[in-house]
Amino acid sequence: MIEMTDVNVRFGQREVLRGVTLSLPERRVGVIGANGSGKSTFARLVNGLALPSSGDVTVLGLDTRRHAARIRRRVGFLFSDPDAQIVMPTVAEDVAFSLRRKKLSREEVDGRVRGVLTRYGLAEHADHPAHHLSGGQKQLLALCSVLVLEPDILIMDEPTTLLDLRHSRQVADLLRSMPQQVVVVTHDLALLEDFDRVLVLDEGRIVADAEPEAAIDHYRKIMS
Ligand SMILES: Nc1ncnc2c1ncn2[C@@H]1O[C@H](COP(=O)(O)OP(=O)(O)OP(=O)(O)O)[C@@H](O)[C@H]1O
Repeated sequence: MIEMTDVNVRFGQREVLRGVTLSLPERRVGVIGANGSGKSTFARLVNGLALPSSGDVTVLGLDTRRHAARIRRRVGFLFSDPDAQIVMPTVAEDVAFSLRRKKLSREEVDGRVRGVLTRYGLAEHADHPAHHLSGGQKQLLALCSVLVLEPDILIMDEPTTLLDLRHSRQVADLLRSMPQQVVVVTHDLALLEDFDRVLVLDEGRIVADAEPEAAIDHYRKIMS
């Protein structure tokens, strides 16, 4: 469960989020809005990467101001720029790096890494340099590195921007089948069509909060 109470976020003089109050118990939540409307900031609030200037954010019963480290262990975050997430030379090493704090044997780490790379079609690249992957493959690698940790909540910031149709569908299928709660920031409106709830941000305010069709209609109106 994600809860925000009267949340404002300011960067200097600029109010980036204003008066956000909501509870998000739904499993699949989409966040849409114009460029600069505050979507990424909203996503970053959920795992304590951004903190409210005023108001409170509670995730899994923990206040993000006081428990950011505990929350980050349970809330996976997929950044929009996969290069920002690649830290090790090879694909397999990069995924294994995510597991460094788990007390797992070498065999367990190898098994988990192999499993997730196979599931997302990267097994044949396991020993290749991560920076040689295509943009879309890097996005899948970043996803593998987050999912291998089996987070309770997954936050994704524009997860399909670099993906071709087949891989976009693969991500959509994953979001449908995974048991965890997911919050997805996206401009890919098709991805959200069977989501449980969609929030529309406009200049830092939530201006629509509804099922996908109604929320997307509202978004189209404010963008026209
Ligand atoms: N750390 C920061 N310092 C200063 N300003 C920031 C910071 N992070 C975000 N902003 C500003 O806050 C506003 C909202 O940014 P945010 O990235 O949340 O928007 P967004 O809706 O995700 O945009 P996009 O669709 O373009 O990715 C932007 O004007 C941005 O410049």
